[in-house]
Amino acid sequence: MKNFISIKDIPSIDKALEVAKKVKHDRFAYKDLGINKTMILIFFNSSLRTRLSTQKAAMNLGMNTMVLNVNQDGWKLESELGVIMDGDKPEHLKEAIPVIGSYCDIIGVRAFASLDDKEADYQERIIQQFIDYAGVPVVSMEAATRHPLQSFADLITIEEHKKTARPKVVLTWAPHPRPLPQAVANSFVEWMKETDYELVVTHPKGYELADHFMEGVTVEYDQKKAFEGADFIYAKNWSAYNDYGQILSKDRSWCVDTEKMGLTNDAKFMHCLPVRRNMIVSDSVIDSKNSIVIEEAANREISAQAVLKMILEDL
Ligand SMILES: NCCC[C@H](NC(=O)CCC(=O)O)C(=O)O
Ligand SMILES: NC(=O)OP(=O)(O)O
Repeated sequence: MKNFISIKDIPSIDKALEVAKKVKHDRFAYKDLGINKTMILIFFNSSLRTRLSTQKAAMNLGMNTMVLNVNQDGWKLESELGVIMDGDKPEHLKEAIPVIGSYCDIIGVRAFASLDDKEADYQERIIQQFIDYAGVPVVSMEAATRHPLQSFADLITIEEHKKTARPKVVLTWAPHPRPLPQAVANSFVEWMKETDYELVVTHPKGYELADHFMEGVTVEYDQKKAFEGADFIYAKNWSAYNDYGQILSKDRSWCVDTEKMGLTNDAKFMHCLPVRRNMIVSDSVIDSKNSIVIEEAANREISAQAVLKMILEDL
């Protein structure tokens, strides 16, 4: 595997799950694979899980790791092409990326959507520049339109908890005070579509995700109806795609609560975290025995290690 930007980069879901299982069984069994190899993790945005789990995964494989928080530790980086650089950004990605690439064997990048330039976001202009100029494999640690390490961890978690071959998995929008990217939702849909699961997406009108992610996916605008018989409830806020980056609703009746969970088939509750309690999900649900958010986050180490292992094997 060369880069890891979306589900299209893995050989197959079955193969990825098989690698994840091996890694989880003994995460230190492949310590020789990364010896004298270095991974640099670049963050344009905040992170708790991605930063720690990816660094840990690289260390489990014997790699050295370095972290750069752009905007805090380093120069602000310009990503627009052809601009006159007379503003507050002293360095362009076109120099910064190959320089970073010269110091390492794998680059991880976190660069959220701007939410003001739909075209630039959906063309993945930042991560694409890393792919074009790095000269080494690039791993998305959440880019503008996808968060594949998260979706892979979500898949592992569902596989570990499912009680039937074809569980009903519901992705529900929930309210949030700030406009958030569509990346987690897009990516979750993209990965779930590749499984045999029954997938239903529920959100208020106006929150439709991009057509190319949603092709063939069932949308149910009635949240309670969507929850009926669900085995997994995956909550996430996202801002509007069509009315790009806008908050169209803060309707707290969409918060996942005990009453709605009562409509499900004793569903497990999932969220990628960080989560706003009593906006996205009630305390009673996230603190219940059906909440698997901590295991889900723990599986981020496994998904990252499986991905890095597959990349190292092809270096
Ligand atoms: N990495 C997982 C989620 C990251 C990001 N959430 C956030 O920015 C939440 C911030 C807040 O709650 O203010 C998102 O939705 O894409
Ligand atoms: N779920 C996730 O990616 O968390 P962080 O934003 O803390 O990395």
